[in-house]
Amino acid sequence: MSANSMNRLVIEGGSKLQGSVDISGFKNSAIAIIPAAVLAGDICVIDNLPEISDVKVLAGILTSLGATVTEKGPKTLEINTRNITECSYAEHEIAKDIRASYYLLGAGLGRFKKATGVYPGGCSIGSRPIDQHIKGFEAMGAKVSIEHGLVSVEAERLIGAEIYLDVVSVGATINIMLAATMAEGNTIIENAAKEPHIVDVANFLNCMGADIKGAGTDVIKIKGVEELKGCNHTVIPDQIEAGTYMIAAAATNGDVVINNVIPKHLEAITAKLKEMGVEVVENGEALRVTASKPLKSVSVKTLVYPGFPTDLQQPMTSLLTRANGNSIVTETIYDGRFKYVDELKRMGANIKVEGRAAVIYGVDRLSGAKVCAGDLRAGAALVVAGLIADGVTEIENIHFIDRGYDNLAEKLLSLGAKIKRIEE
Ligand SMILES: CC(=O)N[C@H]1[C@@H](OP(=O)(O)OP(=O)(O)OC[C@H]2O[C@@H](n3ccc(=O)[nH]c3=O)[C@H](O)[C@@H]2O)O[C@H](CO)[C@@H](O)[C@@H]1O
Ligand SMILES: C=C(OP(=O)(O)O)C(=O)O
Repeated sequence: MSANSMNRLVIEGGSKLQGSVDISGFKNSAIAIIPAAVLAGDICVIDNLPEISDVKVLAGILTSLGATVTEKGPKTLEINTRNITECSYAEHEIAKDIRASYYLLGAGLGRFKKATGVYPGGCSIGSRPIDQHIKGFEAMGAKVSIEHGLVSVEAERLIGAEIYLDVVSVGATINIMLAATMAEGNTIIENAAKEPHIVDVANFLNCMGADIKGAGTDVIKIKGVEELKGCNHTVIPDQIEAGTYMIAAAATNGDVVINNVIPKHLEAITAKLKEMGVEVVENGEALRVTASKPLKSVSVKTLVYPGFPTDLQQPMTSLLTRANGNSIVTETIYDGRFKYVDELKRMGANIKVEGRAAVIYGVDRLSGAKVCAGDLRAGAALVVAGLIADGVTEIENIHFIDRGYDNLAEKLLSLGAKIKRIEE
């Protein structure tokens, strides 16, 4: 996969999505589990990994640290971290392009009691401080310094602590959990994030021999252990990829069976789609999404899990351009996640952004245009808009989409979309 900003998706809108699609492994889980494998100092086999560039970047960083990363299949990696002797990835500029590189700080701190890396990047969706990660590491006795874009953490002794997070942070919860797994004594994370991937990462760590209880609730208790061992783990299905296909199905008046999902993780989006008049029927590990009636406008507020996920706010806004009447989307997690709205407006959307809220006035149609993805889910929003627009939409900067959507063009093509990927 290339980060060439000239690569683009070309979509001719107007096709109803029909058929079935298989959801891949969860990006946000996979990219925490790969760094977590450093803690094992052993062989881990991770299955159901999504084919996305974030996974490739992390596998590359682990390799350069001395791990042997072997492809055992298109979605399976065997990661041997026995030969890693230190967790320093300061020269890896590419680690700045993704968020999850910072999990190497927690994992390195746990196993080697030190780590150094570049300040994390990820989607440009507002301010994304790491003060809660630092607060957690420091409470366990680590010294943390941030200078010239490098973050260093080091502890003579890493000692379990009681940590109350000031904000519910997915990243801080996971990073503290990683470090605490091999700290002396007990750690308690209060006001912890409860997202599905927190549970997946905790299950992976427990499978390596960690002692973590309470993941998925807002109090996580970790009893430090002296060593961990390798294990096999299958990544859970991607809640956000599944939600994106649900939205795309609804937007195109489609009828799509979305396979390999955990319906419980999708309750917030299912409820919102039903409120809009979309039929969503659960059948074991599949959801059938059928839209045959005019869509009603709704209010959506992004919240921490189990609320409506911020990562679906952008594609949801594209869907709401088709609803009858005025919808309101309130973004409570990030302070800059409406930048993509200008691109939707270029396609004929009528949206007014006021601070953390956007009012979406439903329009009869969108028109295809040349647009540019500014981040991962902005890209997804433009894809949804392109699917329903009259004429041709050309989306540039699709390396952002490649960060988190496994074979998006192929999957949409198999559902009847007129989409092609152009590589230059
Ligand atoms: C790789 C990954 O898993 N990314 C996800 C993760 O991002 P990420 O882990 O970065 O998001 P957080 O849950 O940490 O951030 C939530 C909020 O807390 C704030 N905050 C966070 C940490 C901190 O130390 N201080 C602080 O103030 C952030 O600015 C943000 O406003 O969860 C987000 C919220 O579900 C998702 O949008 C991202 O897709
Ligand atoms: C914000 C996201 O990702 P990241 O935290 O990896 O930038 C996302 O997946 O929508």
